[in-house]
This record gives sequence, C-alpha cells and structure tokens, in this order.
Amino acid sequence: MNIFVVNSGSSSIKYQLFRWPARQPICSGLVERIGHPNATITHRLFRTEAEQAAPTEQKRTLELLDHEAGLREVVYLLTDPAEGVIQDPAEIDVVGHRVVHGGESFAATTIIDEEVKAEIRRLFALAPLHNPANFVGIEVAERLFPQARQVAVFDTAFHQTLPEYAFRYALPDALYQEQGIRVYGFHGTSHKYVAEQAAAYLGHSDARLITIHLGNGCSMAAVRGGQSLDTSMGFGPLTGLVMGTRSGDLDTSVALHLMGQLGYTVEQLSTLLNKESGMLGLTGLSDMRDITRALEQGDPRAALAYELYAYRIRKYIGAYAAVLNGLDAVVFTAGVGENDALVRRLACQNMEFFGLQLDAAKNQQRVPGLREINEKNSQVKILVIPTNEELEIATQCAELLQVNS
Ligand SMILES: Nc1ncnc2c1ncn2[C@@H]1O[C@H](COP(=O)(O)OP(=O)(O)O)[C@@H](O)[C@H]1O
Ligand SMILES: CC(=O)OP(=O)(O)O
Ligand SMILES: [Mg+2]
Repeated sequence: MNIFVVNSGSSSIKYQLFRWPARQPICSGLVERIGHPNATITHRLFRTEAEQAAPTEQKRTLELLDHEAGLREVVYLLTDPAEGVIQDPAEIDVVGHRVVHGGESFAATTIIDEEVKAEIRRLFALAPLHNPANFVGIEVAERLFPQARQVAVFDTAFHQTLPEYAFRYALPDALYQEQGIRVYGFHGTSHKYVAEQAAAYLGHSDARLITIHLGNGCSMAAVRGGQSLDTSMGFGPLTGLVMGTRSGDLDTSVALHLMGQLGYTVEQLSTLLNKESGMLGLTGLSDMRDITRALEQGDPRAALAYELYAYRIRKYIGAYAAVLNGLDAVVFTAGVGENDALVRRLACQNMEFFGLQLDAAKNQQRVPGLREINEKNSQVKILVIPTNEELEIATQCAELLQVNS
C-alpha cells in the first residue's frame, strides 16, 4: 500500500510517499514560500537502487497562492505520465498528517473525522504558527485524496507520559483543570524516533537519553525506557531553547513590562516572541548557515548568538541529567543538530563532570546516518542521528491501521 505523509507548515509543505510494509520511500519533497510569486518545489525520486543512493532531483519555481495550489502541484508530480510514481491519486491509501498540537485529547495517533478536525481547530489558539497550517493540509488532502484514510500524528502525543509534577505549572489549580494550561511539549515524533534509534544502537531499552532537536524550532527531551519524562517546550512551542526566530525561555516579567509599560498589544508581543526573536533577534539572521557565514566574517553578534544558543542547551543537559539520575547518551538531531559541528562542540564543552567527552575530529566528519562523536573513553555517548519524522508518521499510521504485515 501507499502511505503519503504531509508535514504542512505556515508557508511550506514537506511530503514523503512510502510503499508499505517495505517502509520504502519512493519520493519526497519540499514546497517552500507558499503565497509568494516565486514559490519553489523540490521533488526527489527514489525509485531504483541507484536513486536511493543518489536521488533524481527536480526543482521548479512557480507562483503558488496557497496550500491547495501547492499540494495540487505535488499531485501532478506524483502522477506525471513520464516521471510519476503513481498513475492516479486513488492509489494513495493513507495520508498521514503531522499535527503539532493535540492538547490533552490525543495521546495517540488518530483517524481524522469531523470531531477530530473540530478539536484540532479548537487548539488553534495554543499553536497559532502550526495548527492552522496543519488543518489546511488536512482539508486539502481530503479533497485531493478522497478515497484515502486521513490520519493525524501529534507532536504532543509522545510527551503525554510526563509526570504531573513535570507537566504542571505552579498556577492556580483551576487554570489547569478548566483551561488546560500545562506543559504539552512538541517535536514528539522526532524525539521518539531518535530515542528509539539510540536505544537500539546502545542495545539498552532502558537507556537514559537526552534528545536534542535543533531545527527552526528547537527542543530537548529527557527520555528513559522510551518514555518522555520532561521536555523544554511547554504550553506552546515557544519556551526552552533559543530558536531561529523564537525567544525560548524568557522571564514573564519581560512580557508584562512590554505590555504594561511599552504598550505592546497581544498581537505585537506574539509577533515579537515568535517571529522576531531567537537567532534572528540577536543577529538579524535566522538560518544557521547564514549565521555561520557571519561568524566566519568576524561578526561579534553571531559569536554571541552561538554562545547563547549553546549555553541554553548545556543548561538543559545539566537539568535533564538530574531528571534522569544519570545519563547514557546525548543525541543531536534535525537541521542544525545534524549539520552544525560548532553548535555540538559548544554545547558539549566543559561537560567532563557529566562524563561527556566529545571527539573533535569525529565531530567534524560528515558521514550519513547514525554516528558516534564521543571519545572512546567518554562515559556518555554523544550521537548524531538524522531524524525522519515522515517515516515515523508513516510507521504510526501503519501501526494504527494494522497494515504492517
Ligand atoms: N549544513 C548545515 N549547517 C548548519 N545548519 C544547517 C545546515 N543545514 C541545515 N541547517 C539548519 O537547519 C535549520 C532547519 O532545520 P530543519 O530540521 O529542516 O527545520 P524545520 O523542520 O523546523 O524547518 C535551519 O536553521 C538551517 O540553517
Ligand atoms: C513545534 C515546532 O516548533 O515545530 P517546527 O520546528 O517545525 O516549527
Ligand atoms: Mg521540523
């Protein structure tokens, strides 16, 4: 059967098509800058063994007004008579959607019906950058693949195992009981995927792991025995680590000051913290590759931003080693975690106390797949594991629909 995975963001769509149960990706891609006159589609094909080693890549720039136009283009690519991988949209059996916020309603993967959609909609206020885009992706996929079963995989689901003392805020009880104000945590699909890979690599199902997801959004999780015990994002995907454009941890009195004394409205504050802060606020740049370039050109703001970014990670490593009562491995993943050796070096420096010793040469090597970058005698392993949220989403869809055999 064919499982099509959609990760719909505010201005982008990532997708991947899998043949199941072979778990074989057939194609994947990224639609960027939706809503701009020069949107791009990058489409990669993995039809043969040769393409699995070196995929054929098609890239196009075109005008895409909205997500529907973007997904329609993807369907043309999938069904293209010359290069397509299917003949008809009806060959897609399941569409698996990444949905960022599932609140307390969804601790597991769920078949999407009208009630589920209403709940995802109700949660818009809690993840304003993400859930509306995820919802649009669902509605468009329902129109384009009417025969397929639509399934939601929630970023929050993996963190539903947090103990109450970790997920509650010290606020009046009614705000939790009546308004659901608590830690939810995000990037759960990625944390779960890399934690499972790490535990399998270590041959230790009860391993104490700290997983560090560094993409545009960044978060860490303390994982033991495959269960998330704590995580750095909270009620929304805004707290914790420094991110591309999000502030991460911030004393709430700053927000009170901005609103009370400087006249910020709720909307302005939300824009500031979600879209104008983080690395962008510190350096004027949000893409880590651009910040690396600025650093190499001697920009002192880039140097400070790197230090601050890595220092925040180090503080959470310390905290989570305490949560886990020890540590077997630290795992770096996602765009920055997998590629940026300087971030990893700064984040692991002066950590001998915790038994973390990075091997500088191994850290610099660019090797695909899971790799170990600690010194031989390091007590704690330091691993780089490429995340694959799309594969994890497809896996969870297949488990839910019992199509693994
Ligand atoms: N080679 C690289 N070196 C440093 N950073 C990189 C590299 N490749 C990608 N990145 C960074 O990864 C981030 C995007 O990560 P990704 O996991 O794709 O995020 P998201 O899924 O949130 O869009 C960007 O900040 C980008 O600069
Ligand atoms: C939840 C979240 O922050 O997701 P992303 O990193 O894709 O923005
Ligand atoms: Mg991501």
